[in-house]
Amino acid sequence: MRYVSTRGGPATSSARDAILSGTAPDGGLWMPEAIPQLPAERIAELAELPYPDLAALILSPFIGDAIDDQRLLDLCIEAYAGFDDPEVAPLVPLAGRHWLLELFRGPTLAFKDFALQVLGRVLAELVGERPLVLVGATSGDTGSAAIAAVAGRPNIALVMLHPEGRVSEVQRRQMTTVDAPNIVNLAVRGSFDDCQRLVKQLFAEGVGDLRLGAVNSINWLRIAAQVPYYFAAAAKLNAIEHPVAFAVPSGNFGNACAGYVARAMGLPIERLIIATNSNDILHRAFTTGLYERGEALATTAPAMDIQVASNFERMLFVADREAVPEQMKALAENGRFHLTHAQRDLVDARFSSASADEPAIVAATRWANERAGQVIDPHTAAGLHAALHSDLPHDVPIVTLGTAHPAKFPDAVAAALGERPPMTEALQEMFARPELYEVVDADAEAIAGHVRKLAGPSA
Ligand SMILES: N[C@@H](CCOP(=O)(O)O)C(=O)O
Repeated sequence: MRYVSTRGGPATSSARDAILSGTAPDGGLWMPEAIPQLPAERIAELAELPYPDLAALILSPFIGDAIDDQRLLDLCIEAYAGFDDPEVAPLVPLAGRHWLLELFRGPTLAFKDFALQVLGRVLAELVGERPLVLVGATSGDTGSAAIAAVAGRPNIALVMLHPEGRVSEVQRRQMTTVDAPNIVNLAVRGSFDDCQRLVKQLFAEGVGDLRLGAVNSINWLRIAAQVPYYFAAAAKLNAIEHPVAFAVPSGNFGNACAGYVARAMGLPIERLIIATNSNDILHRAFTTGLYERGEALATTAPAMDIQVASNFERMLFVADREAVPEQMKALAENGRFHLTHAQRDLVDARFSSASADEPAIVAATRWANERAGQVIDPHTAAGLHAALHSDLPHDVPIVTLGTAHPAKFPDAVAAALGERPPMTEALQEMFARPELYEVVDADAEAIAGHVRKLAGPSA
């Protein structure tokens, strides 16, 4: 499997180099040259497979000969051993045609663990002698999941940027209370979009001779390792006979992109319903064809407080690759671009969208509690809002992706339900530990200084 850049540059990459690198040399994102197919009869059998086996089966063609299949299976078994449910991704009925896929059973209580627990192990496997410095941006959940995945790993270091004051207290502490010599947390005076821009700038300009790598869904393995749970849920609902839809809380569009890849691999997904919060750039783009950056608003679903959804570039590429370089240039220069006809056709064929403002998030949280006895977090509630307002025929089951545990957002849940969700034991212990982080300006040189410092005297 070779990887190509979304910006059309001539360089191609092996799976190994794509996984170990940040962006492609032309600033684009790596994409597999072709999406592998899974025949219908294999998909039907997946319902019987343990989750790690299913994950290894889906990941294998994307990883190619970088890691042999038996070793990949071992890594997946290890990666999901720490999840607190034997099913790893339990599928829970809500009411009527609505289902909840609980993707928050991993060590940091968010869906990011699915890919990052694998990515951390794969990076350790591939890194070799030359140290790798990972640089990441988080609006709340990726940060702790990446830290949990790489803390203490030899030859790998991580600098994680989060927007100061714009993640929940639990999310921040999950990052900043990890005391490991290879981890640095920086609270950036700015938004998540500033953090992500800085990360991409460092990848583009480099930091001396350092070997930089990505933990965000910029990294293709992050997308690939989120594909298996779509297969797991759809196989349980017998999607081969009755296609299902997924409602996907969306920020950086990585989760939705994984759903698209599952569909492209042959999974009968009727529709991917994209849910945004009030940061509705994707919903606007899907309904008007104009992708236009606005001001990032702070909401009760902070992980989705994103204006520039990195992985949307991958969708644009799939639909009309020639248009992408100009569109990305226009976005950088003017903050906007129009989708081409081919891109709009792809969006219309595969996706629908809805935006959940704060009252809608509260209403969906209450619906889940009153109708199904479930306590859900505000991101999941945004997804459920979109599911409940879908115009799909009534016999199409809709699976809402439960992207985070409610205990990560106790204030928002209490505001909706009048009661704080119980803290897990691990979170309680975390509150007793000191926090380690520095506050920095949204300035690439300042961040590069921290990257050099972490990398050590030879950097
Ligand atoms: N919502 C994310 C933002 C980063 O997304 P990623 O999937 O590209 O890592 C977060 O919680 O940090």
